[in-house]
Amino acid sequence: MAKKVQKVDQERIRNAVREILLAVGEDVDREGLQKTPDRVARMYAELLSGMYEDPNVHLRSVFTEEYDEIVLLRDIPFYSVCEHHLLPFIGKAHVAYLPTGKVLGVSKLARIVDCYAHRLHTQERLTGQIADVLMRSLKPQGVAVVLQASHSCMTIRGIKKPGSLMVTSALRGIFKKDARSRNEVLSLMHQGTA
Ligand SMILES: Nc1nc2c(ncn2[C@@H]2O[C@H](COP(=O)(O)OP(=O)(O)OP(=O)(O)O)[C@@H](O)[C@H]2O)c(=O)[nH]1
Ligand SMILES: [Zn+2]
Repeated sequence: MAKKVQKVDQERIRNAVREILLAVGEDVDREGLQKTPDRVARMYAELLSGMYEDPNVHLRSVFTEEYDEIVLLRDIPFYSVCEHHLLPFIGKAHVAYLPTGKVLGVSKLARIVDCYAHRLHTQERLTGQIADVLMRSLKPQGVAVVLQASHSCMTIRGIKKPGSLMVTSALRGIFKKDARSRNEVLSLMHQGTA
């Protein structure tokens, strides 16, 4: 059976945005706002595009490689959308694994980050999802994922703490069990960062 194609319902978002504009006392017909509901609908379709993307598509570029040391892609810029406030959290991801005879095309690590990040999220869940999909598909000796991000819901509103960074890690396999491997991967991740 063909997989049901789903996508963001832009018509619904347009209607909701019109309601928000009316609720804040705006004139929805003034020139600057006429296209705003449509812009916001397209924006959400873009920010949440990962909801309708299959991460497995990015896990097919696997090569046999007799390399059994850490592979790390560091400083991958990402944004996601906080599910509590619908505001972005923006930062960097560091993704590492210890292969067992198979390596993944390195760009795919960044594609996996984007695929999961472009959804409604908490940073903890996002971190874990990236680690788990790599463990499941590549079956490496271990995976380590660290995300550091600034949450707009904490910088421009609420507690208002610009400059604060949330740091989360997900360690799997050898990086969870073995302190030496863990220290090695974490120190590679932090090299060059302030
Ligand atoms: N753990 C975690 N918390 C998050 C994340 N994104 C946003 N939050 C927090 O979610 C919480 C929601 O708390 P609530 O008390 O329900 O909402 P609120 O009244 O808007 O809270 P304030 O942000 O403190 O004003 C806040 O503490 C946010 O900082 C995330 O990725 N992980
Ligand atoms: Zn938030």
